[in-house]
Amino acid sequence: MSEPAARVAELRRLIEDANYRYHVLDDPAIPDAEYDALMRELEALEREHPELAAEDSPTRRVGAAPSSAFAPVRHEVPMLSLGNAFSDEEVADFVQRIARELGEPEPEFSVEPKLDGLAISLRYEQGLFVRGATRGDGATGEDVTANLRTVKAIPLRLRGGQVPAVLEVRGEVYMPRAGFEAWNARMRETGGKVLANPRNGAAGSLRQLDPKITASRPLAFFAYGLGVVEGWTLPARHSQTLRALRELGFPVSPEAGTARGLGGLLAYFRAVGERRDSLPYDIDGVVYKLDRYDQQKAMGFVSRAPRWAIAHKFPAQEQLTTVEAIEVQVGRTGALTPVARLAPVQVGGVTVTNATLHNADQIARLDVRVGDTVIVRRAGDVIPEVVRVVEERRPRDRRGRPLHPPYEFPDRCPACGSHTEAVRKVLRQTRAGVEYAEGATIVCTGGLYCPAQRKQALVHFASRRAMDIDGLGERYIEALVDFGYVKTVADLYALTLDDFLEMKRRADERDGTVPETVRAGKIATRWAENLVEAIAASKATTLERLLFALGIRDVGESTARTLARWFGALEPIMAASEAELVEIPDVGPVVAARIAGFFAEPHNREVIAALRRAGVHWAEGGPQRAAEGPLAGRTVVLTGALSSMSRDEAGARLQALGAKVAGSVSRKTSFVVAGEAAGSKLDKARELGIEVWDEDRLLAFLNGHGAA
Ligand SMILES: NC(=O)c1ccc[n+]([C@@H]2O[C@H](COP(=O)([O-])OP(=O)(O)OC[C@H]3O[C@@H](n4cnc5c(N)ncnc54)[C@H](O)[C@@H]3O)[C@@H](O)[C@H]2O)c1
Ligand SMILES: [Zn+2]
Repeated sequence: MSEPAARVAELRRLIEDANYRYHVLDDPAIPDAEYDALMRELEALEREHPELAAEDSPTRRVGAAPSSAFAPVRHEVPMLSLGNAFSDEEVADFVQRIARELGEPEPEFSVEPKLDGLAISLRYEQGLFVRGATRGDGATGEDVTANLRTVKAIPLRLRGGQVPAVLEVRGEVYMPRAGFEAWNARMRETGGKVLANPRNGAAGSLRQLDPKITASRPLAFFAYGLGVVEGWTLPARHSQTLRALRELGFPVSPEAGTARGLGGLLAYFRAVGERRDSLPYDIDGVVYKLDRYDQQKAMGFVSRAPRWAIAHKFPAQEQLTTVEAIEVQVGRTGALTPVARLAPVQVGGVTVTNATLHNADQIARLDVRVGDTVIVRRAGDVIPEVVRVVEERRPRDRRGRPLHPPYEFPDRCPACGSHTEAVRKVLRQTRAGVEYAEGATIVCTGGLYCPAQRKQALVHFASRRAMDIDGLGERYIEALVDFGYVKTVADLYALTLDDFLEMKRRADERDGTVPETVRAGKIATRWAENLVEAIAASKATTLERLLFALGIRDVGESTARTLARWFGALEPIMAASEAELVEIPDVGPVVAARIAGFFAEPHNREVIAALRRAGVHWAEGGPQRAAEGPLAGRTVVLTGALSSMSRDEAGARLQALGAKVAGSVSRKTSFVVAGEAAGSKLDKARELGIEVWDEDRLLAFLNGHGAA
């Protein structure tokens, strides 16, 4: 085979393969930009070597053959592809060709966004939706009627007066970006399959055998054309058709309009391009269509696309690049986020050098390794992300083994070396137990020590309900940290009046507020004196305030109070095991793990010791474990349904007032709260002569004790 012939054969094979993955599996392995480049190369070779052209070349065909999983639908009016323009010059050629052939210097075009979804044809007979099909190979598509019925934007019955005998409406099913992001966020949490991009999401959702799956996906629809039309007066222009479609009840893109001549088209291209990132859906370009149907007819078709329309493409939102390193960043709250450092690449018109890998689960799912070739995606304001690894391009040694092992998430915080722990989001909490999200966030436990969490820790420590250090606002905390005056909360107690004045001067200088402070020199001194006093005063605190101030994840004021009472002193809390902590009412397994993890970290213990050395002190005593409150010592049973709150909620409120909530009625039961349809427990209570409260009485009691 000659060299061009070999390349043509190879390109056809690569493109066929990509077509199959894209159109049939809805799971492309290469980005569109890469596919488009292959296609362009093949087109050029076929042009230069006409002897290599072939009827069945992918350059002459549309999409891919329909899947046998669906009934075939013949398109009486074929569903074609569109020619592509990647530059202004190519658009100029397109306009010139039309102008020349029609003898009209400035032809008018319908201009529309090119939605990145899936083309479908909807057939209406006597105004009713009867069948919907995918494009397939253009001549035969797949019957996805049941799935399309679940897409709310698709009318099941046409609106308006004139009911056409037959009307085929064509358009794009797509997944709005917000729906796509929300779907993926949920999948990352629950361990489900993440969608690569909204276009695959739309195609994959529509080509499902179970319409319930389609119904669960956030799909939308825009109409942009017609197929078979019978018993309906076709307007003279495409733009009029779009208006008519809107009146018949179809959503039509609000970005659609008309433009005249090359200048008009390019102005539209730029205007939509500027808004691209803020549109609620992905578009990969705009489409220009000759507006007058008689002119469309005069221009006609080539094998796979009309000659009267063209797609003008925007810079691709997905590109290939390589991973140079995988790094982990620590956020202000201690969450570890893996980031891929990438060989710089243009994505959607912007140079991208980093992309998020979201979390440890996502890295494992993608199996991203250093050296890998990956697809990065950047759309809208969303941070660029790695959507898949092109495994065939993974660097390997001579024996075919990958050069790099699977990535291992660090078990130490990269910012401070403290140990890390996996935090799972609580999805639901019921009596039966806690339901956690599948995807875990890995966090640094060294909250008191970690430089990444320093500012957050100080802000919390100084806050009114914690150590209550008045006058130390967030701005000065930033400055104290940035200029190196403090590393941990304990360092606050070593700061002098002069330190504060100097820090303030530097902060004002940095923020450009110098003149004012020079004038207000006296006031600054007073502020610093007050601050030094407030810090000194905060040394005398209580155990519960201190516990809250430490900023242990998931330990709020009320848990801090519970801990302080239960143990009476700090030492036994620091020594308590998870098992001991779970014993405490209101401390669940999650919070117990957080507390034990926090005190297990030596870095945190060091800071606590430093606080003591600095003179921070609090009263300690013995444990107070007996319940307190108006219901202390009383046992309550809840039965039946309450209308104003759930039983769990009522139970929690009664517990907060000191009651013990039990599951069954016995002689030890103090009283029973009976809601609607209370059954055997109520009977038992009556039998034993135990006091019964109805919901009104419960509410009155809770109200009376400030607990409702
Ligand atoms: N990544 C891959 O492996 C891979 C494989 C095959 C195809 N592809 C992508 O698909 C494209 C080729 O597919 P194609 O033949 O469907 O061409 P196309 O997507 O470039 O253009 C035709 C399609 O545009 C859509 N469209 C959106 N808005 C429209 C509007 N207002 N008016 C008319 N049509 C509109 C319709 O679905 C129509 O079928 C390539 O550009 C490539 O990016 C990618
Ligand atoms: Zn850390």
